[in-house]
Amino acid sequence: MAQVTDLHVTQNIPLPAPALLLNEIARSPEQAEFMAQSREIIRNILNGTDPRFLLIVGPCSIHDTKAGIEYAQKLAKLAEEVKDKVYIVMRVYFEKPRTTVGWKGLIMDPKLDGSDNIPEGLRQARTFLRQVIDCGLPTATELLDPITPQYIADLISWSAIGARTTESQTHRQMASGLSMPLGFKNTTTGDLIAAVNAIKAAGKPQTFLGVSEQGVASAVTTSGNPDCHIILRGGDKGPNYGADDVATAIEYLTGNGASDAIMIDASHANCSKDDKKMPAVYQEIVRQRAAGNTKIIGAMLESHLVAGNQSFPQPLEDLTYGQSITDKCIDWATTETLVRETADKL
Ligand SMILES: O=C[C@H](O)[C@H](O)COP(=O)(O)O
Ligand SMILES: C=C(OP(=O)(O)O)C(=O)O
Repeated sequence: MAQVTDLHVTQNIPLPAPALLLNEIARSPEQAEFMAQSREIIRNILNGTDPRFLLIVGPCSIHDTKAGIEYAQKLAKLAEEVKDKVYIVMRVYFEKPRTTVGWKGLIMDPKLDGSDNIPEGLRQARTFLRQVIDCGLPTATELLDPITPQYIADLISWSAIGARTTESQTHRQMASGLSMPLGFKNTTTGDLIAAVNAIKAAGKPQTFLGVSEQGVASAVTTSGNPDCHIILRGGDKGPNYGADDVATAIEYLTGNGASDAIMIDASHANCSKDDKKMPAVYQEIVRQRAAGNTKIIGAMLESHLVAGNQSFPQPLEDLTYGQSITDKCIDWATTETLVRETADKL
């Protein structure tokens, strides 16, 4: 008989059922309470009842959990300092969408050597999230693989659907069932329409193919996620953080019946992926908000201990500690200055 299956599959390793991992690396009642509270605060910021500025800040990706925790400890202190004006949520990004190919994040390849030990990656991700929460910080991540949320979503305060997947029905369906507030990026071309359609689709009930906590393939039905908003991240045609772009976005969102709460990413195409340009972009976002545009509910910054990024792959022993192996980040000193400035201005 002709071979008609697995022509291109070279390996298929069963994963532990989500319930097993949730039991092995369990959330404590205190952690569950913290997650519920942090999500409620973010919902209130989105609907305008909490006047604080929501700042999603942290490394482009977590590749070294030791440096990640050092970062979290510093950020927790800063968050405490500005908590009356700015609600800080740490970027804890474990899944990287690639334009073509590249390292796909700690969950996919936790050993950074191409061995793609996903069960180990899921364990490290849960363990790390719990450590960040225990520092007193809410958590933010991009959810990319539709099975991943079953393993980590209970420890996530806010999540993003990235520019490359906002148009994907699979991701909109997944978002409709997620328990946390969530932002959809505009597409890499800069179009807002896909994000607006995504907010509408994710807000509706959906039925789709998923995996249960027991690891069983399932037909999942959701009630819709009402806490979705847009993230302006610039695109191929240029940045979209300026006052005119924001006004256009508000008009477009309201005209199309989507939430007009806007988060703006100071990284990615809004700063041409240049960490040296990121502070000025961020300061302009804060300037607009301080000038009275409360539709701008928050911003995103890619920040790490050390500025810039380093090429990867390279021998692990040659990696610079605390520096990104994906997109360029601003360094810790710049982060502190920008965050303190935000609290002063708002
Ligand atoms: O935020 C990270 C990157 O911008 C995203 O993963 C795409 O990266 P790439 O274009 O280097 O693949
Ligand atoms: C990949 C990211 O962003 P975007 O989807 O905007 O490229 C990210 O924030 O890590």
